[in-house]
Amino acid sequence: MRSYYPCEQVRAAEAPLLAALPEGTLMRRAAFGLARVAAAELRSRTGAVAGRRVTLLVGSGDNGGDALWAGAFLRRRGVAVTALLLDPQRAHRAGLAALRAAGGRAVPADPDRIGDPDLVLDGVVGISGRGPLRPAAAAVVEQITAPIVAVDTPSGVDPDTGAVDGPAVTAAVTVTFGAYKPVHALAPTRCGRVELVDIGLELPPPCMVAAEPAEIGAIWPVPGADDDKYSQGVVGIVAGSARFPGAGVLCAGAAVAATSGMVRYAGSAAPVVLARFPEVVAAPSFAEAGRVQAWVIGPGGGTDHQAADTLRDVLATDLPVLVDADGLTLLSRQPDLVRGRRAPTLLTPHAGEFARLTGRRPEPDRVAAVRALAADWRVHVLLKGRSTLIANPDGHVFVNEAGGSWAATAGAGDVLSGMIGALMSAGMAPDLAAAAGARAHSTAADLAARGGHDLAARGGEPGWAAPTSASAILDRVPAAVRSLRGMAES
Ligand SMILES: NC(=O)C1=CN([C@@H]2O[C@H](COP(=O)(O)OP(=O)(O)OC[C@H]3O[C@@H](n4cnc5c(N)ncnc54)[C@H](O)[C@@H]3O)[C@@H](O)[C@H]2O)[C@H](O)CC1
Ligand SMILES: [K+]
Repeated sequence: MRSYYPCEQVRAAEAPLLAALPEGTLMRRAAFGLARVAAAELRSRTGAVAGRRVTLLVGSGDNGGDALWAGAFLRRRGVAVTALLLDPQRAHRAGLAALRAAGGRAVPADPDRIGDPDLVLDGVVGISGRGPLRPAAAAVVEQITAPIVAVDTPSGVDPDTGAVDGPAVTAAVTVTFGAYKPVHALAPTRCGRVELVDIGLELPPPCMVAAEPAEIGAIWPVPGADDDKYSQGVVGIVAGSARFPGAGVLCAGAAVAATSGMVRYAGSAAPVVLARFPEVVAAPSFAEAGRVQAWVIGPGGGTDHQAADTLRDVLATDLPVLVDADGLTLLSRQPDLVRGRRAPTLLTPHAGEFARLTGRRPEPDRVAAVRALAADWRVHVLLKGRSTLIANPDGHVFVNEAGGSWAATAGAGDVLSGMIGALMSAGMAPDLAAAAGARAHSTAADLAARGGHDLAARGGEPGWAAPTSASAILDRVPAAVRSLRGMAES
């Protein structure tokens, strides 16, 4: 599991070390790791380190200090280093002295003095940064064409929420120190590749965790010697209708693809679902469906009285229930249907459905927003997005950074719900099932976009991708599960 910590927890963890260690030790530890990553970037991008040019953007705090010390370490490897000081009077004194002693240059920041660097280190602000870049820093950053290595966090991006509301750095790499911060999972397009430098922090339980793909692969339910079609979990799907059968096909099909358990479908789209997936056991209504271990309700189900009555009947069971799409719209009108429900309940809203449930959109602090809904309604909540967040009623948050936006296509949510419902019926807790399903879903979307080339299997070299569809994602679910299980085995 990769753990993420809010800035104030990182600062609190730094404090005893700062007090115990000689002045500047922690910063030099961080800067040495930063210089090592920067040198590796130079080598991989330009074929050499010595003789290359690096420009430092230096703010007024310790983030700038990290950059200055890293500049001094790079100087010792023959790199030409120029520091642009955004606030010369307040630049980190010891770092500036170290850079100059190593033969580096330091000048007041000016867009005309960026030079032609091979790499830029963004040491404008780190965990004390709030809001967008200020004008002087923004004027310089917008002129930079070289790849940027962000020091700790990309400046101008909120380190705790990943929110961007003005000029901000877009980094190719972010080198963070001591602990991952939420921004590293919530703003992946701003952070680029994230590298962690250990500086010896002792940390409390994290605010958010990301399950590694191999961990998801290791817990994915597969049939054992004593299993039969019932013992692996039976999931019931209430989705789609005779008029709009598509969501029923995608949701039931995804449940079929995700595990070996049995899938029951209940609804008027039964003939169309069966035509596509004959292994589904279909009934024309919820009342006529057989026994299941978990229900999925909502995708394409409509919001009329009959749909509302079925939602009430499903939630009146003592089974785990996943409510998605139209089911969430109905729930926003009758929250009491889940409040106080004792059986596990998982809601899977996108930002708009979240606003319908709570009366406000989840931005800018999506982690706090999803945690609050889960705690207030005593449910599990999966908030969809490039970085999908999953909160349980006790405040634990999983994050799944999709690595791309290929799943942003009509019907992909129906596929996700079917996958998660199958995992819930196999006995997984709703938040773990949601985290596992979200990871497999984003893996399937990436495979579908790349025509089946598995990046992980091919060592991650870039393969070109193209827009894809929910049906194509559904078709890649088995390959995605194989990829995750393969990582667990390797
Ligand atoms: N303490 C240590 O030994 C280590 C610290 N690490 C690094 O320190 C930074 C955090 O440094 P801090 O001095 O607290 O603040 P910043 O450098 O992040 O910010 C400086 C200063 O910038 C101003 N500011 C705030 N927002 C903006 C903005 N949007 N634009 C411009 N300027 C802004 C504000 O006045 C801040 O005080 C941490 O990130 C690490 O890089 C090492 O990691 C470990 C050792
Ligand atoms: K920074």
